[in-house]
Formats: sequence, structure tokens, C-alpha cells
Amino acid sequence: MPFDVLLLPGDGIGGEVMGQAEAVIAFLNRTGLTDIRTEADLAGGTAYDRHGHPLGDATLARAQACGTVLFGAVGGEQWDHVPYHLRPEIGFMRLRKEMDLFANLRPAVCPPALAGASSLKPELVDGLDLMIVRELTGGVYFGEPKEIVTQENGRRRAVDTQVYDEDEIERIAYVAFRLAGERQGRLASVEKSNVMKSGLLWRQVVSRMQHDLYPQVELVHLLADNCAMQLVRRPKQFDVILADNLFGDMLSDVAAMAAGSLGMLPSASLGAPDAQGRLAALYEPVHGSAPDIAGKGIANPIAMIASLGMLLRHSMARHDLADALDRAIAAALATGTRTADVAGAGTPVGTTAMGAAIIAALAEELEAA
Ligand SMILES: NC(=O)c1ccc[n+]([C@@H]2O[C@H](COP(=O)([O-])OP(=O)(O)OC[C@H]3O[C@@H](n4cnc5c(N)ncnc54)[C@H](O)[C@@H]3O)[C@@H](O)[C@H]2O)c1
Ligand SMILES: CC(C)[C@H](C(=O)O)[C@@H](O)C(=O)O
Ligand SMILES: [Mg+2]
Repeated sequence: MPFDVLLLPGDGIGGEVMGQAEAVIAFLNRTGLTDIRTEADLAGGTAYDRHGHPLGDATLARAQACGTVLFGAVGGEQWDHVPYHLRPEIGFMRLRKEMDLFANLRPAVCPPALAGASSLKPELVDGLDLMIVRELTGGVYFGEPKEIVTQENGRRRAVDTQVYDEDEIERIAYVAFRLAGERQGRLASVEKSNVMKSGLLWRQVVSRMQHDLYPQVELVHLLADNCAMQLVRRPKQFDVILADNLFGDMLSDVAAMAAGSLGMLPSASLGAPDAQGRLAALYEPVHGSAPDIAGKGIANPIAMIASLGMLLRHSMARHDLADALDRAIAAALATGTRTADVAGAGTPVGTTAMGAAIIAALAEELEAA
């Protein structure tokens, strides 16, 4: 039976990197190893330009009916001044919320070949393999009120509200504890319990869960500012990092540089399986639409292709193919084929050549298997 995936390439480099994920899907289908059936739709600024909305009801309904979305990136300066609720990023947040994709997994892995590409010293990042578990449907991104109001004196006040209830913290902490248990058994929970009530509750809930349910997982609590510093100081100290929506967003961009480039980091946004075991999921690179390089054909497609790898793993349970794709990415990089963001002093290749090198390496991996 075909496995259906909705492609939402979005804006800027979204379409360019999605093209390479599609090439990998076409290759896998040709080999007969998968039968992935794709449909595409508009999202973000391109959807706004066409339909007047960054995420139309029809697109949302399609995403919900399909249940599995491969997403590029949205946003760009040309949409920075559209009404707030019509911004590409706000449409995208609605998609995450309506699909209830509360668990955002953001692995940061530095393949040996890329240790020299990081802005950190090679010995600090060589062999890096950490996982950020970011809460994705709560916190200050969604808390109400969220507004700019004009006060009596005519001056404006902006309000964003950080809010977490215990259930929201518990369900994301379960994901992080379970993952830590399957990995090296170490969890760093991140908040600002020194100044924020939500941080205080976060720390209490996570501590209690460790005590009652996961005593075998080694838990440390870190204040978010310290965590950002530690990620730059000694990133390999981490196994799994658990963070709220905003801190997780920021820490994953920091972790990206330890892995070499923002163009390297994939992600999976997962819901809770329904009664039939169906898992709503969206896979996307951690990076944005990169307007500074869009249209030049030089974007790194690895974050996008590795996001497809996460889809093979989490939505299709094809761990064999996901592993083969991870190995193919590492092998292609090891031959020196690199896009400009990770090329260092070497001669960079473009987006399409990088994708082609990964597909060639994947063919070899599958033949050897
Ligand atoms: N998930 C998303 O759709 C998403 C994520 C982040 C930002 N955004 C949006 O993207 C727009 C641009 O935001 P930004 O510039 O702050 O962040 P960005 O992630 O788009 O780019 C930051 C920097 O990283 C580089 N970069 C990003 N991806 C790359 C890749 N694949 N290969 C090579 N270099 C890459 C860019 O060239 C840029 O210099 C904004 O509108 C923002 O809201 C969207
Ligand atoms: C585009 C934006 C809504 C998004 C976020 O802040 O969650 C992005 O930065 C990300 O990391 O996925
Ligand atoms: Mg981000």
C-alpha cells in the first residue's frame, strides 16, 4: 500500500531543498524499497500571495487527512509587514497546533568529516550526537493574551504570555525521558526556574517524574542561559536536552553550529498516536527560508534530506533505510562533496550536486546491505 506524504516546500530555499528530498524519494521508489506517494501544496508567503492566507483551510485539512507532512521553510522580508495573523510563520504555528505536534525532536550530530567545519574546535564537536526535545505547541508562542495595546497615555504595550500547565510539561517530558532511556540515559532539563514561574513548575514536574518513573535516567537541571553557554563550551557533555518552545528554538540553532551548519539539522514534530496507532507528524529542517541565499542554488539540502530520514524512521518504521540514508550523508561528506556553508577552504558544490552525491552514496549503501 502506498504511504502518503504531503509536501509543503514553502518559501525561499524551501523549494530548492525540497527538490532534493523529492529526488531521494523518487530514487527509493524506483528501487522498489518504498512506495511513497506525494502530493504538494502551497504554504507560507507563497500561499499568501496566491490565496491571501499562509495556511488555507483546505491545506490544513489535507495535512490532517494525510497525517504526514514534509515541510521546507517559510517566511521572508516581503511578508514581514502583512497583518500579523497572516504572516507565514503564524500560519505555520497554526499547522503545528492544529495537528497537535507537541514533540519536536532536533538531533544535532557532527559526522567525523565535518568536525573541521564547525566554528568550534574540532575536538569539541567530533562525534557529537545530542538530541534536543523541544515542546512545540505551548509556552510563549501560543499563550494568551498576545497583543499590542495602546494605553491611555497613547503609548503602546506589547504582551506575550508564557504559560504551561502540568499536563503539557508531563507529555513532553515523557518523550524526553523515554528517548534518554534508549540513548545514553542522560537528560538535561532546561528552564529559568530562577526567574520564571513556568520554569519552577517545569523543574518540579520533571524532578517528580524522574523520581517516580525514570530513576535510571540521570537528570540534571540547567538554567537556559547556562545551557546555551555549555553548548558552546563542551557540547559533547549532552545526551538529551529537554526545553520549552522558546528555549528549544534558540538552543537548537546554537547546537546547529556545533554540528557544522544550520543547513545540517533535521527535525521531527510528532503528535501522540491515535487509537489506531496513527501518528500525526511533520518533518522539516531546523533552518528557515534563508532569503540571503535563496534562488542561488547553493543551499545545503542535508537538513531536508535528513528530515526525510526521520520520516522513514518515525512514520514508516523503516529504520534500515533511515540508517542507510544517514550513512550515505556521512559518506558523501567524507568524499569532500560539500555545499558552501560547510566547505571551508574546499571548492563548494551546489544544492543539486550535493543531493546527487547523497543518492549515489545511498545506492552504494543499499547495494552493500
Ligand atoms: N521552520 C521555518 O520555516 C523557519 C525556521 C526559521 C526561520 N524561518 C523564517 O525564515 C526567514 C529567515 O530567517 P533567518 O535568516 O533568521 O534564519 P534562516 O535559518 O533562514 O537563516 C539563517 C542563516 O543560516 C543560513 N542557512 C540557513 N539554512 C541554510 C542551508 N540549508 N544551507 C546553507 N545556509 C543556510 C542562511 O543563509 C542564513 O545566513 C524568516 O522569515 C524566519 O521567520 C522559518
Ligand atoms: C518559523 C518559526 C515559527 C520557527 C519557530 O520559532 O518555531 C522556527 O524558528 C523554527 O525553529 O522552527
Ligand atoms: Mg528556529
